[in-house]
Amino acid sequence: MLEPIIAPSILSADFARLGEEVDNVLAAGADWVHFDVMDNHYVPNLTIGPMVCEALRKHGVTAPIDVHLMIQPVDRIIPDFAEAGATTISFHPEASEHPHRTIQAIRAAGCQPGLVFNPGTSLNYLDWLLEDIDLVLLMSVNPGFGGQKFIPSTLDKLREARRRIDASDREIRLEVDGGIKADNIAEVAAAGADTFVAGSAIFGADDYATVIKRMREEIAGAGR
Ligand SMILES: O=C(CO)[C@H](O)[C@H](O)COP(=O)(O)O
Ligand SMILES: [Fe+2]
Repeated sequence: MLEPIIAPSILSADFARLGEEVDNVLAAGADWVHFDVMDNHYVPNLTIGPMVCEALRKHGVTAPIDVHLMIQPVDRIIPDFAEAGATTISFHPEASEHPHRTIQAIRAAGCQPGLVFNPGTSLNYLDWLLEDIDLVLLMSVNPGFGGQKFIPSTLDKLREARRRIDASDREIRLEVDGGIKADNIAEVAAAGADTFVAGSAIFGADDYATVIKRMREEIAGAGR
């Protein structure tokens, strides 16, 4: 099992103070910055694009930026995110006409490709794509908004994704996104996740370091 990664979703940060918020959450012990891109087309919300990613890099952020694309079409924005400093770029396979081509485009741009699965999307896309990606991201809420409740069927899906990843000899992260809190992160870790996105649970807290520390303790105690 890979070392756990905590990736706060900046969707719940104070956008008016974004650079400072990202600095604070990284100083509080976060590993990655989870960057939610929404287009008011694939999902019913509109957020941020490559210019904001570039602004964070210019501000001095050196931590990995984990770009979660909730957009359709996918391909034409990939070079822009790569140039803006994205580290991983994950997309929803049903939003792409040719998921294999999209994965190749992400890799060619110098980023690590990931596939994202909505609660209602089958893992069958992994049948022929797992060996080409670095990240499997399971949504534990329907995409579009922060602050939603964790959908419990994700636990079985995580176990299935873990089984598939373990059958591969490549290093592939298993990330979970949506409704993750200190109170449920242990069962999510026990089901096989190694990378944990949390937005409202971290940015909604008074003290980011205390929540992140508690999350790490819960993961460590989960008997992974
Ligand atoms: O992709 C997302 C929503 O589509 C966000 O990453 C996710 O919702 C995180 O927020 P929270 O932890 O508050 O659920
Ligand atoms: Fe996300």
